[in-house]
Amino acid sequence: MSVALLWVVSPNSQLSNCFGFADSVRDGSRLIYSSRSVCRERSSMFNCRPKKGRNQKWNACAIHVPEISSMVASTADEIAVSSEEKVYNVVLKQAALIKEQLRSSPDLDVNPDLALPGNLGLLSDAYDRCGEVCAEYAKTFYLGTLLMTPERRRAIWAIYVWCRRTDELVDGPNASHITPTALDRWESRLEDLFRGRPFDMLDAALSDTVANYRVDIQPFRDMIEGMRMDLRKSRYKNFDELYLYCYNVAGTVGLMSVPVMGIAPESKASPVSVFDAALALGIANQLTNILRDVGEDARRGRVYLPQDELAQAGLSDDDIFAGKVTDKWRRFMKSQIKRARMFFDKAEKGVTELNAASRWPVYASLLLYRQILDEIEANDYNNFTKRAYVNKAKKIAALPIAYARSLIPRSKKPLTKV
Ligand SMILES: CC(C)=CCC/C(C)=C/CC/C(C)=C/CC/C(C)=C/COP(=O)(O)OP(=O)(O)O
Repeated sequence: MSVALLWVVSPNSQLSNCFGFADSVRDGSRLIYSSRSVCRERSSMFNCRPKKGRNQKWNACAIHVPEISSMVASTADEIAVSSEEKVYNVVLKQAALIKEQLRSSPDLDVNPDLALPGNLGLLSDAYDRCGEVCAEYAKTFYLGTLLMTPERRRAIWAIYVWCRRTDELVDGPNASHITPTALDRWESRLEDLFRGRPFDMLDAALSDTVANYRVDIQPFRDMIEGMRMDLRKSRYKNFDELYLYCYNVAGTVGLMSVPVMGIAPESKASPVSVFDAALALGIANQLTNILRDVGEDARRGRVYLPQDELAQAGLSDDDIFAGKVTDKWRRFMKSQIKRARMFFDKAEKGVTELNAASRWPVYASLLLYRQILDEIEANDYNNFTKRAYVNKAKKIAALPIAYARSLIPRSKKPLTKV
């Protein structure tokens, strides 16, 4: 667990002060959300029961954290905060960088001074190579990036390639040899490239990108932390733990991408809410990935489903290894799919706040990935032996829909200001 991700707060402190949750406060071991919509949304995403306030209907609700005893930190008056809050702090930091940039140079989102003329040829080759890798592994997304400005497009490729390489460390052909030390080395390479000392040409492309855009290093570190999590654990006690994993391996991609994709100059939404939507897309994608791959993961001895929710549904790892679709399983899957869809819905609201040219690839990937959930339903929830996939015809059909939606002006009701 990276140190930077472990924050502790005094149990009675107002979270609105330390985390910027305009509408949430902590009371002892419970999170209290005082906003009606936030309360409803978060309580179902986090699968916890809202409790009515003493006097008002929805004015205050308590989110009960059953594993609170495991969250108690070293001293009696301090408790570790939930994953959602830890992640939210990264969102706040990244949003603050963007706000600062908007204040200092509202019309300029790239710093052109940093390109060194002598290195331009090499850099351009490095970016081209990133483009080739992106085209090979993420065709649809690559096509979408072609709509972006050349600077943004190549920066997105550089980020994509770094994420892919990071993922390959634990999922690629050499994964069985990977050790925590190798991940530590990968992290020090990351620190170096952020300091302008790239190790190879692909790192050089990212080094240039992070010099040009206000991309914070923390999501990159957190992604490496996600790989460490994969090395050390194969079970997730509850959604709080799973949420942190999903943030590390996928939500981080959303946070890294927004500074490059850019927020529309006419957007009225706060940068925090746009980053929050980007985070939601990463989480939604990863939850979908997990639900699609239940059987495949089980064959590798892994269960990425919250253990407490499985138990509440009367299920256990044994049922997953047995791979039988029962009514209990269907009910359980329905609730998991519902939660994933809520994250997609939240993400969708943020897409229209992005720069116009960045919307289409994001919409396309959102629609395509969300359809995997429909396919799991169409397979009668058999994600043990059937891989849910979106066929070519549906993929092609999604592209113009995504394109049309990306042209629709922002909704009159902007994302919540935080
Ligand atoms: C919504 C707003 C405001 C911005 C968008 C911000 C972005 C680009 C978010 C995207 C996040 C993202 C792409 C996360 C990766 C998630 C994921 C599970 C990828 C799966 O990758 P693979 O493992 O290669 O997938 P397959 O197994 O399906 O091939």
